[in-house]
Amino acid sequence: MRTGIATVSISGDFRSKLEAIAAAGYAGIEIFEQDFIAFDGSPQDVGRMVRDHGLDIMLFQPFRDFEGLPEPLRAKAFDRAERKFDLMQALGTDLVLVCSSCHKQAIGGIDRAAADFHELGERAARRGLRVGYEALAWGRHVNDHRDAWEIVRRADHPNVGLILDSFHTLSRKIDPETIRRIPGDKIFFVQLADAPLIEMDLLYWSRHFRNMPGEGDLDVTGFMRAVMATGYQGPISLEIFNDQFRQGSTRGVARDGYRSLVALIDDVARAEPALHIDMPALPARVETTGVAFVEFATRGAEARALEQTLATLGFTQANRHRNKAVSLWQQGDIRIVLNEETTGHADHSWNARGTSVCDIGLQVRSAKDTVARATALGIEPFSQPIGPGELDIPAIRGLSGSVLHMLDSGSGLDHVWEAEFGATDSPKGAGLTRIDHLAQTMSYEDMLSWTLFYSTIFDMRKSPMVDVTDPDGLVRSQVVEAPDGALRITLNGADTHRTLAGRFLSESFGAPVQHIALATDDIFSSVTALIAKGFTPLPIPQNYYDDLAARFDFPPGLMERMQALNILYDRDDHGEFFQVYSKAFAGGLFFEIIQRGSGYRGFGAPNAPFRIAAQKRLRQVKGMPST
Ligand SMILES: O=C(O)c1ccc(O)c(O)c1
Ligand SMILES: [Mg+2]
Repeated sequence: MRTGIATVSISGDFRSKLEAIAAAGYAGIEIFEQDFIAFDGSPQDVGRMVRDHGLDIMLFQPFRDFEGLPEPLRAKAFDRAERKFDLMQALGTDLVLVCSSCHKQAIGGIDRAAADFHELGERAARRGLRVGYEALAWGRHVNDHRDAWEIVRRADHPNVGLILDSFHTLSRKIDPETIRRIPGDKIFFVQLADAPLIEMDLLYWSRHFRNMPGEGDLDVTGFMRAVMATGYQGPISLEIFNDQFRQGSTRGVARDGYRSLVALIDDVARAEPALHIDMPALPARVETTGVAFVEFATRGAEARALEQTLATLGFTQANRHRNKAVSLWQQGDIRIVLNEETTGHADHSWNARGTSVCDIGLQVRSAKDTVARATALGIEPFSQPIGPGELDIPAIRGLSGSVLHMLDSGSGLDHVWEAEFGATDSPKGAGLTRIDHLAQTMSYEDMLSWTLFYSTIFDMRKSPMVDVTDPDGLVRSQVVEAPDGALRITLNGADTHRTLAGRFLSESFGAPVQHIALATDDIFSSVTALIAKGFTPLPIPQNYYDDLAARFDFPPGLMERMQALNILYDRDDHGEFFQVYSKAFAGGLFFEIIQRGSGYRGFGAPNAPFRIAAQKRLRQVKGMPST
């Protein structure tokens, strides 16, 4: 399948757009007229430049307000079309997108519009060009692909076809299954866009909030399945109007778009096995069963302090690594690695960020498949030289330079602890059993990229975004998780450095792990045991517990026990949730200990503002800026 992207979808000047589009792997572009007009060079120059980048001009667009006009406007519209045909020939493209008219004087009538398109088809045919008709969701008379198709059908011209755009169909809640009735060879082009479900004016929604397939809430996969079922053989192209993308990283947005298309085509191919879809095979989304380890880059006094923190959290140090300045800390199924190496990735991380999480290990069904799928999605594999007796553990680059390693049991990679550390069984410690979730902090504008990253490689879904209030701003939080909750990652997007998350981010870069949530089956006994080891929970004020008592009915004594240990509480329709926070270390990292009642699906979001306020108070006490 050939893939394309409209030049409006990404930021930058025309040349940098082309470079990014070619580097990401697309076969071609849709030239948006505005981009051409703003460019200082002849149409021949533009055509040459595009082809020099190895790209095709798949489409020129848009040609507006064409059909159904009264004379003399009608004749003028044909004159305009002839000029644009000249331009297309100079550019070297044979297809123009005509979007349904929004003209105040446009007269409705399917046959009138069909007659106009027949004549346009005649004129296009004389020059070897083709015309595609797209129903805009807000078109004056035509705003539904079924009506546009009827006009194309009646225009009855080989050079006139239909253009489908997932946004226009899905935003109006038109059933995409209706596309299956259209002959595939009369569909000349397919544009794809997703969007978050927001109630707003269609035109405004379309021009500002579209995003990449899989990033929003529309059923783009259902739409594409219907398109492919028609026998459509043409290109699929992203047409994304998005304010954030227009100011975002040109290359990053182009890469995300390509990733979204590869994942979408793969989803369609799997959902419609009877169709022959021409694409390189890639392994299915990989199942994950949890966080296998979290690795910190650290050094010297900071390393000793972190060891102290881990000891108060009930961890025990297993042996050191056979070749490296690396130690393993274990408790239950939790493994934390402290890396003090002065070369390689951990060293880079240490130099850039000081003590920080430099590597996340995921337990997956197949490590090899993970790297193969990620590579097909345009993600870089990662490797470092391996020493004697070390396992070659497959790894990928996350976004902004982070690293994720993959362990599986099928190929024995999860024996790394015995092989490289001589580690024996993990102690029970204070009863912390596993990593429940990791929280990554990032700039708000990176959230869609990270959501797409996890949800296209792994069998993980995103849940709706929630707002978390910090006394100094808003943080947006989105969860990506495996269907059974075995792996959960919360992505927290900060807009301003005044929030606690934003401050943490400003002292780092990329999407650092800010907190690690450790599960226990009995939070009261675990926290009591930890306090005996010197753990100090984040203090939670009386007002919180007064409010809790007003909101919930607790069995006698429970609230007092929570308060005594600074445990926070939440409940949903499925179960109860208890959580305790550690104090922050290393510039704002912290641990959380949780007990998740069976079925509770959340993360204690209602408690987040009180946790953040408590953390900020502690910073003030320490004489640091409160934000
Ligand atoms: O917003 C618009 O005007 C517009 C133009 C061309 C398109 O293909 C489209 O989907 C929308
Ligand atoms: Mg469109």
